[in-house]
Amino acid sequence: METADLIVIGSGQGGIPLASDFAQEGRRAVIFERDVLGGSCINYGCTPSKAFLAAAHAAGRARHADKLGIHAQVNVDFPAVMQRVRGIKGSFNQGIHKRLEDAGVKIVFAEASFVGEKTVAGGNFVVQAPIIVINTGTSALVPDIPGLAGTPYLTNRNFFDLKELPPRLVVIGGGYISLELGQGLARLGSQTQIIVRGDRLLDAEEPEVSATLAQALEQDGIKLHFHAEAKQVAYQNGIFTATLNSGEELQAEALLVATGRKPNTQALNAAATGVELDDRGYIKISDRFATTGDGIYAIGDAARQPAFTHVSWEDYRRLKAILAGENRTRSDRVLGYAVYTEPQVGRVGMTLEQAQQKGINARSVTLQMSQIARAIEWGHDLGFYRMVIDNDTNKILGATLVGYEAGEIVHVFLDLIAAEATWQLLEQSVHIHPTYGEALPSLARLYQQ
Ligand SMILES: Cc1cc2nc3c(=O)[nH]c(=O)nc-3n(C[C@H](O)[C@H](O)[C@H](O)COP(=O)(O)OP(=O)(O)OC[C@H]3O[C@@H](n4cnc5c(N)ncnc54)[C@H](O)[C@@H]3O)c2cc1C
Ligand SMILES: NC(=O)c1ccc[n+]([C@@H]2O[C@H](COP(=O)([O-])OP(=O)(O)OC[C@H]3O[C@@H](n4cnc5c(N)ncnc54)[C@H](O)[C@@H]3O)[C@@H](O)[C@H]2O)c1
Repeated sequence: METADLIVIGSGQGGIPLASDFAQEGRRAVIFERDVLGGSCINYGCTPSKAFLAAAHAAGRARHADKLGIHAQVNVDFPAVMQRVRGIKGSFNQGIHKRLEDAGVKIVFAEASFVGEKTVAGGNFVVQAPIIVINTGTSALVPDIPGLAGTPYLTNRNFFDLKELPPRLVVIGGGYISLELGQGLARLGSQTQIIVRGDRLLDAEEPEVSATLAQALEQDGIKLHFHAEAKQVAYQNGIFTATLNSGEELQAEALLVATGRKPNTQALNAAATGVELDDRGYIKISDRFATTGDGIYAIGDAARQPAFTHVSWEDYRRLKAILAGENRTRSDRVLGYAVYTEPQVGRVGMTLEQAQQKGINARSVTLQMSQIARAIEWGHDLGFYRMVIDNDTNKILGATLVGYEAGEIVHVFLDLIAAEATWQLLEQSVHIHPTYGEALPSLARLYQQ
């Protein structure tokens, strides 16, 4: 049996830099990957979806340019769009391979599982190490809908293999992947319908976010079916038929299932080494990423952290510091995230409801996009900027931005919150006219009214 200083299971967003750093420091690091290097983000998540959306939103903006007096005819070369997407993810993937090899990490392309104390096996390779880090991520959770299994439905895993634009698309789910990829294909020309279980999209966000996105998707010609569930799926002659609880039948050449994720922990044989899982199969961790197994840590999505690449990557930085003896935790970070629909959603910190639930004397102010000069001039007047403050301390607690490139602009709030700044600091700033950023001090000034 081989020995190492570090074993990483899964080449997710945190595991790769951790293994590289260990190897670069002259320690022996082994990484197991059962699929392709780089995990979901690079191969079937962020990278391909955002490269895909670059094309989709270019088409969408051209189609919506009518209101600017520009009447464009959009010709989508779908094979070229997808070839570019696959090219970008391929180059990122190769970059990771080179990074790990250059650092001297031993890469084992095999599914890993625990076979004993601090011992992991995958393929024919068995290795023991004092530190083991699980970074195995999640996979698409596919609901048990009668007729679905065995059909060529899409998930994020095979979506980016599409060669032809499906003339019609049905999407199941009303969350991130559904909205990003559903709006993307609609903007490229697929007639799109989305099946939403509840009464609104992105139901973890504030209702105004859901309503604004619903309006935007409808402007793209997407039909939204609320309070709807696919009770049955059939596939015949290249056509899917999804039968809803209402009895309505939706037909399309492509069916995208985007109904959430499940942790990749089944193959780990976690019980063999005392690593406990929660009721949904995620790995239980402490505030310092420690599992219940001695010397075994877990980071990223599989540890039920907020499922974002920057979280997994920041987990790596914090875990590395902890392993070096520093007193770090995972819970003291400011969490921001974005949804890359158009308009985008940029979120950071607490909503008003979340702050009030914590007993904070909080208040929020909202500025509509239609009141912002830049948004009117550019014709991106759908959305709003909202900020939450603590009335007792004046500190900024959170922000919700829905608008053009809101995922960029929200970083202003991310940094202000990290700096524990007050709304007065923002109010006193003089931002450049006419920008979207100019609206942020205006938003803060609403507290004076
Ligand atoms: C379509 C889509 C779009 C997304 N867009 C964004 C975005 O824009 N921004 C953002 O921040 N986040 C986005 N995410 C989320 C983001 O991809 C994840 O949060 C991020 O990849 C972190 O994952 P991770 O590091 O936990 O593991 P992952 O990246 O999921 O990697 C886990 C790896 O472990 C491997 N593995 C699993 N089990 C084993 C085993 N037993 N042995 C060996 N290897 C194993 C898997 O094959 C995989 O390669 C998106 C996700 C999806 C699906
Ligand atoms: N921009 C980003 O950062 C980005 C993009 C994509 C994904 N992600 C990450 O990946 C995670 C997973 O995304 P996702 O879209 O798969 O999950 P999600 O949790 O965002 O959405 C799942 C949706 O499916 C619905 N649903 C669940 N079961 C259903 C069923 N049987 N029938 C109909 N609807 C059903 C849920 O109500 C929900 O609307 C996200 O939570 C996010 O953390 C991030």
